[in-house]
Amino acid sequence: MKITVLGAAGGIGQSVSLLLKMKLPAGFKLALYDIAPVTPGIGVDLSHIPTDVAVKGFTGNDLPLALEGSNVVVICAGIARKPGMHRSDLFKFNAGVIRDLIATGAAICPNACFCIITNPVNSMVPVAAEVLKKAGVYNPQKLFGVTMLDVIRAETFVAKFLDRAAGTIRVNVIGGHSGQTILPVMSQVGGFEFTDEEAAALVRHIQDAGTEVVDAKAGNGSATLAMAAAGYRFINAVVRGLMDEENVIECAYVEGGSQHSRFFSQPMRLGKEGWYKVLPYGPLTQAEKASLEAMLPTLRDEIRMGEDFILKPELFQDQPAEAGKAEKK
Ligand SMILES: NC(=O)C1=CN([C@@H]2O[C@H](COP(=O)(O)OP(=O)(O)OC[C@H]3O[C@@H](n4cnc5c(N)ncnc54)[C@H](O)[C@@H]3O)[C@@H](O)[C@H]2O)C=CC1
Ligand SMILES: O=C([O-])CC(=O)C(=O)O
Repeated sequence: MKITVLGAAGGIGQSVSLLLKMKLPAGFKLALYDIAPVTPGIGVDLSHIPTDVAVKGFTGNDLPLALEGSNVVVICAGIARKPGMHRSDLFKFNAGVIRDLIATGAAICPNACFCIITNPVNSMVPVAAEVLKKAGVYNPQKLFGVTMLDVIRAETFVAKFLDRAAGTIRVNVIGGHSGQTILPVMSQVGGFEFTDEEAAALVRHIQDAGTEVVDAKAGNGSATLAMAAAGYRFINAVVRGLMDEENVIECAYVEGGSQHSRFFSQPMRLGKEGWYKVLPYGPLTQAEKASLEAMLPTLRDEIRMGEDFILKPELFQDQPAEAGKAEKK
């Protein structure tokens, strides 16, 4: 099996590539691509680690070589937030990156699973879907927005709050990956009933965690290491599904027939052909229902923006590539 990482020279790209080189099963191939000329060197560097995963770095015009025969394409190429920015401020620049990378993916490895980490995820996945559709190769079961970082944050913060061992708590996070569209389903955390105040404080921390890292990194990027850990967990789940392992379940942002919006993050079963069954996330409390209703206009707008970028490109011609609004809570 072959995994390709696009944006492999970046903060997330290098860390997730290291995890993949260390942890993928023997016999796997790992291809790294980035416009940064250092990328072939990153491949050489990783190749000195004693695992039976063959790794090679590509740059420049070699994107098709990196994608050739790929089963899973992980995209973390694009720009990241600085303090004071909203994820949607990355839209125009990153939408162009996703459009071009997915167009090449559609031509070279149309049957691959495409996992999109690049922000704003809520809009980048619809961009990718429309490009794949235009190319006549869109398979919704193989296109994922990676919202796993919200899940691992939720699991970390809740375990700490409950004084449980890290890794013993599962939390589903539904909706999308920005501000109030991130909705951890606290009422379904097994073995504990949170008060409304406790749940609200934990949810706020999870929703604001990306901004917390952006501010702490003080203008030098956003979350990379926790994202790499989350990305590895998700890619590994996709791979285990493709290898026909049973009962592989994770949350991701997909076009899965949700009653709420065209794309929606929810738990799902992964299998030989990508995800094959979205799963219920349990009954919501009144407060959770209200949060879900409140997020939907934003989520739907962000989805529409992604669709429009491909279907109505004239709408975006006069916009600057990067603006500087404050992240909405
Ligand atoms: N889904 C999520 O939960 C998260 C998403 N992100 C997003 O992931 C993205 C990457 O973040 P970082 O790795 O921190 O950024 P970074 O700036 O460290 O790395 C981005 C890499 O993309 C490369 N790149 C840019 N255009 C490219 C193209 N056309 N083809 C190939 N490579 C290209 C750059 O050369 C750079 O090496 C950002 O958009 C960020 O907002 C970050 C954290 C969490
Ligand atoms: O906040 C950001 O810009 C990066 C991100 O998506 C996260 O850390 O959740």
